[in-house]
Parts: sequence; C-alpha cells; structure tokens
Amino acid sequence: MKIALIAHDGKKADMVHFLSGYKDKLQGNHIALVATGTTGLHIEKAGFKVQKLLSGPLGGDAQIAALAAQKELDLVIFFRDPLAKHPHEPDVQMLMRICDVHHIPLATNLASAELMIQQITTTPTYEQ
Ligand SMILES: O=C(CO)COP(=O)(O)O
Repeated sequence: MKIALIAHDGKKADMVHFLSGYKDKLQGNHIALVATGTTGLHIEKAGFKVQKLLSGPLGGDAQIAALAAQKELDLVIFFRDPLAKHPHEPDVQMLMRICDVHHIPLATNLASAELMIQQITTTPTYEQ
C-alpha cells in the first residue's frame, strides 16, 4: 500500500502533527509513504521513512498525479491551504481531477484524513 502526502506551506505543521498520531501504524512494512519535496523533508525530519519527489511548484503535484493515474496510490492526503494563492494551482486542480478519474481516495483536510487513515490502517489486509 502506498500513501501520498502533500501539504501547502501553511499546513505542513498540521501534516507532521497528524502523521505523528499514526506513527506506529504507518511504519509497518506494508505501508509506503511518498511526498512532494518540501512536505517530504518535514515528514522525514519527524522520523518517517518517505520517498521524496519534486517540490510541488516544480512538478511534485504532477508526479503524484502520475502515480495516481497509474493506480500506484491507495490514498492521497493533500492538506491544501484554501487561504493562500499558489503559482501551480493548475497542477493542484489536475491532481485532484486525476484522483477523481481513477477513484483514488483524496483527503484535503484534517477531518477527512482522520477518517480515511483510520479506515485504511485498520483494513485487515493492511494490518501488521
Ligand atoms: O506545493 C505543494 C502542493 O501543491 C507542496 O509542495 P512541497 O511539499 O514541495 O512544498
């Protein structure tokens, strides 16, 4: 199972805090984490093993979308900052669209991420 993690700058602390609550479950061998570049750095510093792609504005969102299109992702957690402008907004929209096209679960805020991660980490197939 592979989970993609992305957070806009105003939400990176929220992402690290969120993941810290699931550290035990997320560090199992059957769950791989992949993230956009700067989000990945923050996650790594918090002690997680994570594959880092390009930074979002440099194509990281597009790389995550490509993984989703290839059905290589089981969940995308994307903490968007709805109060900030982003030069790569078309990439953000494209990523969300691709998730919808391919029926990839997409959590764009803390409340939905909590629900989805609890579900996915307690699904018997994925339990350690
Ligand atoms: O910009 C992002 C999402 O749109 C996230 O990119 P970074 O993780 O590199 O900051």
